Amino acid sequence: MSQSPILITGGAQRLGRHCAERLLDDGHPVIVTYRRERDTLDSLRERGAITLMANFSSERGIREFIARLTETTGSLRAIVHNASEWVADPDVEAAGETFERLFQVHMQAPYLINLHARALLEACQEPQRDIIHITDSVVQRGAAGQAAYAATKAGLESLTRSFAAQFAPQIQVNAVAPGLIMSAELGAPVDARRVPGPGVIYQTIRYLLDNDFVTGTVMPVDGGQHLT
Ligand SMILES: NC(=O)C1=CN([C@@H]2O[C@H](COP(=O)(O)OP(=O)(O)OC[C@H]3O[C@@H](n4cnc5c(N)ncnc54)[C@H](OP(=O)(O)O)[C@@H]3O)[C@@H](O)[C@H]2O)C=CC1
Ligand SMILES: Nc1nc2c(c(=O)[nH]1)N=C([C@H](O)[C@@H](O)CO)CN2
Repeated sequence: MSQSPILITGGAQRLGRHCAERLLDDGHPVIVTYRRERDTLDSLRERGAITLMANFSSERGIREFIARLTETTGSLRAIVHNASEWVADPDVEAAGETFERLFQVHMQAPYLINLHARALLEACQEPQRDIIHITDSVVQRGAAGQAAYAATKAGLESLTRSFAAQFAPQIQVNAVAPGLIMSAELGAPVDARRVPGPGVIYQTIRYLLDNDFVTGTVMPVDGGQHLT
């Protein structure tokens, strides 16, 4: 039986790229989305990954991606909603536009893609189908100065529970809530002992993809940071 692909949004760099590479290592067909062309995409393509351009900053962009996706595949094994923008709250004049942009990528895109791609997941002939939302452990405590980011990630966490109830039993829907995993590319150096790297996120995604009795959960992968 041929395998259905796993879609990872924002898969051209960092956590998304790492997970795409590991899924390819594990023999899964992979589709990744990107906004701008770069060399890392060529290496994924050389391994057989399908790359689809997608800009989730507007509903039109999300719908254009959904059209490209449905032209590309007739089924999906899983969707990993990884695409995200991490930005501090700007000055009050720019706050509305920032909130809207983060709402689009963290909530509107997963919402519309899940609704439209439900049929692709249900067309998968494999025994299990999954949606995985990548949220953030900061949702539990809020984030001074990053209220728009934390709030829209909280919305994604809520969508996890709603879609888990709505799509059961054919499709499992779970969230992974990372703590500090990789420092921002231009960020200050951090203590390497407390920044584990993307492997811990792939381990969690692997667990969810391999377990047919887990849905509606939010799994913190943060070394206990959510307890502080
Ligand atoms: N890094 C960390 O320590 C932590 C990460 N997380 C979460 O884990 C996930 C991966 O993190 P990380 O790898 O650092 O993420 P990045 O900041 O590297 O962003 C991932 C991708 O999201 C894509 N993206 C951003 N905005 C849009 C948009 N409007 N439309 C389409 N694509 C978009 C980008 O695509 P492109 O580059 O092609 O423009 C980018 O490659 C994210 O959801 C993040 O919030 C949570 C906590 C900690
Ligand atoms: N889309 C992103 N989200 C997040 C990032 C990132 O780099 N991109 N990074 C974090 C870290 O925890 C941050 O606090 C230090 O890099 C959170 N979310």
